[in-house]
Amino acid sequence: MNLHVRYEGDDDPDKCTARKLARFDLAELHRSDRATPYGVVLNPHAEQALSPADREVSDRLVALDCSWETAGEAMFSIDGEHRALPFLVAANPINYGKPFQLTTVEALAAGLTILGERDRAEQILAKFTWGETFLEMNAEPLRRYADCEDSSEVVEIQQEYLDRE
Ligand SMILES: C[S@@+](CC[C@H](N)C(=O)[O-])C[C@H]1O[C@@H](n2cnc3c(N)ncnc32)[C@H](O)[C@@H]1O
Repeated sequence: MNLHVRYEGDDDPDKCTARKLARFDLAELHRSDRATPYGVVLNPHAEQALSPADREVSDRLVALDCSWETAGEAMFSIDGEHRALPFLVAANPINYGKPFQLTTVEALAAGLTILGERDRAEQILAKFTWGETFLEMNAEPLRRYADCEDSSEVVEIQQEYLDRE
């Protein structure tokens, strides 16, 4: 999967995980919706959950890097096939332990893992001190989601984790 980020630039640039990925040529940043290529868009408001079946949809994985304060539904106006990530917890220091609220690099790494590209997920997370912790904390759900056929199976497994919360 090619990694793309619609970069809004309204968050602290020093802590921005997308900017760091771009510095290492691990993702491409785009400064407008029009400039952002069509692909599978990681959108926490999307109705459909990401699943391994999305490998057939596009070879581009797109995230929107903006502040969580501005990340309302209307902000996700990028053209593409929008998908939500299933239950996973953040390992970054700002939202540590919180479900669903992932940084851009965590979201892209989760997407890559679910889509069968675990090595690439490890490669992008390796740039962050807490990167490996994300994979450790979510090892079981990520493995199970990556084994699913489609989005309805992913949602079924996610429910088990939500019931435990
Ligand atoms: C709101 S931005 C915050 C980025 C933060 N400033 C950083 O430096 O990483 C995180 C992005 O990751 C993706 N993302 C995070 N959690 C997600 C989820 N539960 N489902 C789908 N996408 C998610 C979305 O594209 C979202 O806009």
